Amino acid sequence: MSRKPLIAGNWKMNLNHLEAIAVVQKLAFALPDKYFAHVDVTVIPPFTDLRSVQTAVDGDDLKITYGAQDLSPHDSGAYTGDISGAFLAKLGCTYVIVGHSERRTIHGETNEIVLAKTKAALRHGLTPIVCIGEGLDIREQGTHVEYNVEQLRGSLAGLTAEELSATVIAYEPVWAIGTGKVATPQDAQEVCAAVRGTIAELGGADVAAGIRVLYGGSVSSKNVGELVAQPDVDGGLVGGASLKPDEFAALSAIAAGGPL
Ligand SMILES: O=C[C@H](O)COP(=O)(O)O
Repeated sequence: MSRKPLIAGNWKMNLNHLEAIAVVQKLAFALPDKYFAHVDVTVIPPFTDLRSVQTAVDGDDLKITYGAQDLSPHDSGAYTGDISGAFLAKLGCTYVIVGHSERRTIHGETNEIVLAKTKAALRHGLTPIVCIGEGLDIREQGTHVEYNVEQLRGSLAGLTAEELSATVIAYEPVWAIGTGKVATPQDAQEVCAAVRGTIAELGGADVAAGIRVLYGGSVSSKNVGELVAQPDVDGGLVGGASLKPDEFAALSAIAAGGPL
């Protein structure tokens, strides 16, 4: 089965809503519509930008989609500061990131919380981008494959085959995030293949063949070509490079297969 690559730009806590509009417009200008037959491109801004991004995308009928960086495991109620998946769906979000290593580390999110958020996303028709990844200590011990498989199993426990097929998985080695130290294509392939193998065990061969597995960690226009050329790497979760529209457009075009 051929899987269309997905390039997701996680802006993290960068760009206010006015800057967001400018970045989306520049990105759309730099990445003509014809590329979207070959790659899905999404931006994942802070919550406060989403309404402005929606207006920019709808107003100009852009092919870029957008999503959020987190959501509540609950649908509504007394959860001060949290954002419901229902609100994100109403704003036209396609994706929501769950379990990013910055949330697992800084906010203490466990696999159980990540699973609850994944279920919340699915309840509201959002595509969860479920993140896993090992720290440098695990990589140096050489137990990174087992570590990632366990994190994946914990983050997806009990999901049906149908639910699994509606998710995206992102492998992001923590030591490669924001450091400029990109994993080698072989490193990325090793874990992404193990992810697909685990999905096959959880949901069957067809689900595994269709699910998109992304690599994240210092992805740029210089390395994305080699990464997406790996058989089990279906795109990138991009941080820093997604803040520069020309660079993000260039790497998305490479993921689409090159200049059209
Ligand atoms: O979600 C994105 C990642 O954490 C990667 O960030 P980076 O591309 O700045 O290394």
